[in-house]
Amino acid sequence: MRKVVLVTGANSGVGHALCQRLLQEDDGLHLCLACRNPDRAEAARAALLASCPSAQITAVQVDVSDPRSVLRAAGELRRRFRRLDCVYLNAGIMPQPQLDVGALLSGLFSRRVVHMLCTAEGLLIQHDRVTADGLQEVFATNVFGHFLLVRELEPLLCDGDSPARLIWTSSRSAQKAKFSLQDFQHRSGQEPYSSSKYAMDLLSVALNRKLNQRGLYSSVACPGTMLTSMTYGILPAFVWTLLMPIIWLLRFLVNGFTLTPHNGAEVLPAEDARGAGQPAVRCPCWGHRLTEEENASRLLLISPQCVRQTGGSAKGQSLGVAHCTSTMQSTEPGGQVWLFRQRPESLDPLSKYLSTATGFGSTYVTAQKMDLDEDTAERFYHSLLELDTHVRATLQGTGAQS
Ligand SMILES: NC(=O)C1=CN([C@@H]2O[C@H](COP(=O)(O)OP(=O)(O)OC[C@H]3O[C@@H](n4cnc5c(N)ncnc54)[C@H](OP(=O)(O)O)[C@@H]3O)[C@@H](O)[C@H]2O)C=CC1
Ligand SMILES: CC(C)CCC[C@@H](C)[C@H]1CC[C@H]2C3=C(CC[C@]12C)[C@@]1(C)CCC(=O)C[C@@H]1CC3
Repeated sequence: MRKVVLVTGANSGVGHALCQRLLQEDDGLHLCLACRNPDRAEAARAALLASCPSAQITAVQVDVSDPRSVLRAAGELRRRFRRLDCVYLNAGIMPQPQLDVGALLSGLFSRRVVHMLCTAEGLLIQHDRVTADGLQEVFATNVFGHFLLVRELEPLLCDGDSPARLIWTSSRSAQKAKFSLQDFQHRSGQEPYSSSKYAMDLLSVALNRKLNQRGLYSSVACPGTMLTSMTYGILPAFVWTLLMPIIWLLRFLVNGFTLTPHNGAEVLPAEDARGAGQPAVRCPCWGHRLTEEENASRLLLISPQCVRQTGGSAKGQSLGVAHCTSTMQSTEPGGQVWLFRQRPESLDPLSKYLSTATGFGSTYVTAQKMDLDEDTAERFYHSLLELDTHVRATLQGTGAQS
């Protein structure tokens, strides 16, 4: 039987690149594109079919910011499919981003430059709005709509013969300090995007605790900074073009500039008959394969070449190697696809997996422990359940639930 993979936000950016890569890997998949705009979904379907005519590609209309639409789409999916093998929770927004140029310029000459350019910490605010259902739009789109979708699709995902997967497109911007359990929709702050991505990380951890025993596994992927309509909302395309030579140089310091959706999707595609195996460990700076000896000292995941580059300060503290953290683990670049290939049981539910670019632009995957605790994840999950009950009751009251 064909495997069925559902991707939200599949019509553009990293979602679309992911679909292309999945079909290159396995044209026997049934790919279902979950998009809010039917015309864009059809255009994406046509483009994917043009490059892979034998593929089976369908579309379902869903606006993940609108609970009614999510419930309707889930109902349609339950009628169409008996099982889903993998769901990519990828659709996302960053509305009206505003770049703090002053903070960028001063940050460029500070010790936190690498961290700043990887995470955008202190650089961006957004202007969120309230949806017709009284939800904060960023939270409703990036988190809650996907939470509802997963709950509605549980019968197709759990208790099958083989494990099913959820893969969240999170971000290096996910920030604990921007998230509050008391204000998980981020009504009062100006960084709803970072808050929503942190909420996503918490949710993935909680879902693993709840659903692993029923054969559903959740993982968090970070594609890195890519040029998509989201980043063109921060700076116009021509400015990105002008900045490109600087970014190419910066890539020797900052491993998060994956730049293209194709590179960003490195981490996303999942599972492989070949199984997980032991990943080859690569140097985070240069991407070269570490020797057995270097690999053996995992705690100091940095090669002598990098130690030389940074004058011997190999602990990842100095400017040049702040991206070489001890938690990093990597695999074959050009191994095409990663998360989808791993046996879900072999992944660490408390780590996120990052598409990472070397100074020379090749991509590979690294793992990073998430900055969270399971108790907070559990409490957040319960808050979401309460909101779920409230939203469904409201919809029933208005006669809108299907
Ligand atoms: N670009 C980057 O540097 C990074 C992006 N990400 C994440 O990657 C994901 C994809 O973003 P990216 O590819 O960059 O940007 P795009 O804007 O190209 O893609 C976003 C996708 O989400 C869809 N979408 C937005 N809102 C909704 C909604 N309410 N209902 C259904 N679909 C919706 C869009 O559909 P439509 O075409 O109809 O608008 C589009 O298909 C996001 O979750 C983003 O946070 C993470 C790290 C870095
Ligand atoms: C390269 C520099 C001289 C100029 C670029 C400055 C900023 C526009 C970028 C620096 C860090 C980037 C970043 C993102 C967007 C663009 C930057 C702010 C993201 C917020 C994009 C979406 C994400 O999910 C995370 C990214 C973190 C880094």
